[in-house]
Amino acid sequence: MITVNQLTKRYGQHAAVDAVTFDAKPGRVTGFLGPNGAGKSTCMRMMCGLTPPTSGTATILGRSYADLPNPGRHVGVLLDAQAQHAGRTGREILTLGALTLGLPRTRVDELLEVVGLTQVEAKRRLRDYSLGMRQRLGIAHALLGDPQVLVLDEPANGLDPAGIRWMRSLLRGFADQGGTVLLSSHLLHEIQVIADDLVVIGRGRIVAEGAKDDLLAAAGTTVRSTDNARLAKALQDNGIDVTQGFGSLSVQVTPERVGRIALEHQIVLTELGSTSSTGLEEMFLQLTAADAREGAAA
Ligand SMILES: Nc1ncnc2c1ncn2[C@@H]1O[C@H](COP(=O)(O)OP(=O)(O)OP(=O)(O)O)[C@@H](O)[C@H]1O
Repeated sequence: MITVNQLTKRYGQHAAVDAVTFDAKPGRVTGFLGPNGAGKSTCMRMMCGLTPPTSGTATILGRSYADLPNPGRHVGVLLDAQAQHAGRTGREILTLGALTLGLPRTRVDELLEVVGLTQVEAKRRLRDYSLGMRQRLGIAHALLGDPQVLVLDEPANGLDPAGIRWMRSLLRGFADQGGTVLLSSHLLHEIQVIADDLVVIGRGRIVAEGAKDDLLAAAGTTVRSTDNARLAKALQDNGIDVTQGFGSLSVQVTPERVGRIALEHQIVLTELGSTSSTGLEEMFLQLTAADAREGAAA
């Protein structure tokens, strides 16, 4: 269990993380989403004792990270796959980690196997690893101490499709055995497939939080047509607020209502459905529209 309570980090006047409160629960994968610079990494760094909060608390298994005895035995952390010493081999990095945690060297071979790094690859220096291999090594490092909690910042970054599928089943298995997983990702489809719960932040503040299915179900209707501008006007003329997506419109009324208005105005629809079927991306763009650098209007 991870409990984040009113967690805040200010850099001068700028609140990178602003009173963030949420739980990541055992047995569940919690997806942590937000646009670039929203505060995800800062939040995760505070949870793991790497950045001191300005105020608020983050506890893991009921204690702050610093108060956990031998924290690597309880929490597996992957915040930056590049952060290891580039001149060490993968095997050396894992062996050092195992020794630090008081684990036998045999654990290293177990983990190499789990993350699919070969013995030959384990002998290469980190500087010669591809990004995907670094991520696999980082995940192996996080799993070394057989933790109950995983905190992973962009773990799928750089993984190929087979690697992403592998990671998905690894994290699902971890959660199904009662573990707590908090992972951030820009790969929204990935989060949609794997997460049970979502925490969405924009400009340091939580904009949505809860079970993924509930959030997606509440996300309204998405529609595409051959003339979105005319459809948007027709909807607005009927008192319906319209949010622009990428080539689509989102509204908080039923698909039937949208369909009837389109029919009335003889507008051809090319797509119509509840936003849950078009997915997390639309919900994400709507929720973070005010924070996105590019603006969500397209
Ligand atoms: N050490 C620092 N000093 C000043 N500002 C910082 C520092 N670290 C982070 N920030 C700022 O805090 C905000 C949040 O950054 P953070 O890295 O947590 O975002 P993020 O959601 O992880 O972004 P991304 O998805 O791009 O990785 C940004 O505006 C960033 O510039």
